[in-house]
Amino acid sequence: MTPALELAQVQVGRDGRPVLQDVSLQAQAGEVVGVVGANGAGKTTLLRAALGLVRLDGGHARLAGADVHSLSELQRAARAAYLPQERHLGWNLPAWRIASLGAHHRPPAEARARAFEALARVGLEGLEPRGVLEMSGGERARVLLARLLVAQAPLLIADEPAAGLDPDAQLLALDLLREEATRGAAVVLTLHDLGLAARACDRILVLHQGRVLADAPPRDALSRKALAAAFNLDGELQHTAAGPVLVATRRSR
Ligand SMILES: Nc1ncnc2c1ncn2[C@@H]1O[C@H](COP(=O)(O)OP(=O)(O)OP(=O)(O)O)[C@@H](O)[C@H]1O
Repeated sequence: MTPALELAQVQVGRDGRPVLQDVSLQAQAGEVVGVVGANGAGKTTLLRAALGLVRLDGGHARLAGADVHSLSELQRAARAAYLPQERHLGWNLPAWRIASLGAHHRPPAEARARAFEALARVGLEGLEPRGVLEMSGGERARVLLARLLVAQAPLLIADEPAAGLDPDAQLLALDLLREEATRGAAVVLTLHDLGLAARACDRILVLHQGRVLADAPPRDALSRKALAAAFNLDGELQHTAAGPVLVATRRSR
């Protein structure tokens, strides 16, 4: 089956410095793939490369088999919905209007209905008319998560979908992304919480200084060795009845 996303031997440089080197990644319909790594490892750059938002110095990025750089912005938006890391919103528009932007390609009544439905899924029922600048940071993050869901795209790319959310909402966000995978989407997300990543993902790609250190199911990808090399941590994932938990201390450098 053609993957929803395929990166093949991607190279990206910034200011003459390599930021991604020989990075390959595939995401199929139905899969949740996590991308983890230390600050500056290249996670956001990888997501942006997948969306055609950064120039590649080598390799290929394909959305549903088509080279991303051969697609118009609208064609890309039809293939992939994107939750960027920055939760910046400039205008105090009602939450439902912001969420409905995910379905900009649908008739207005449908986009509005999808927005109300998605806002209910993220726990914001009753807040649909509220201006987004009159919301808490976590509520705004939920509105943007709703905008991602509203798209009903074949590929969802979410940069830190759990950032700014309380513990219950973090688990809710990951459950919702899993529901999207179950309906047939491919989901690619970044997470700093490795316990959450192990819980939420079918496969985890560990980036270290722009290179792929591991690409495997969570238990294998987040081995003691990978935790030490990529995160400078001495520890392991422990598998509890409530899910995987990271138990680790910092290593001396
Ligand atoms: N516009 C830019 N110009 C120059 N360097 C950049 C630019 N954007 C990112 N970088 C550099 O590229 C590297 C990777 O950045 P990226 O944002 O992909 O990391 P990340 O893994 O998402 O980090 P974080 O966990 O901190 O969000 C970093 O060293 C960063 O400083």
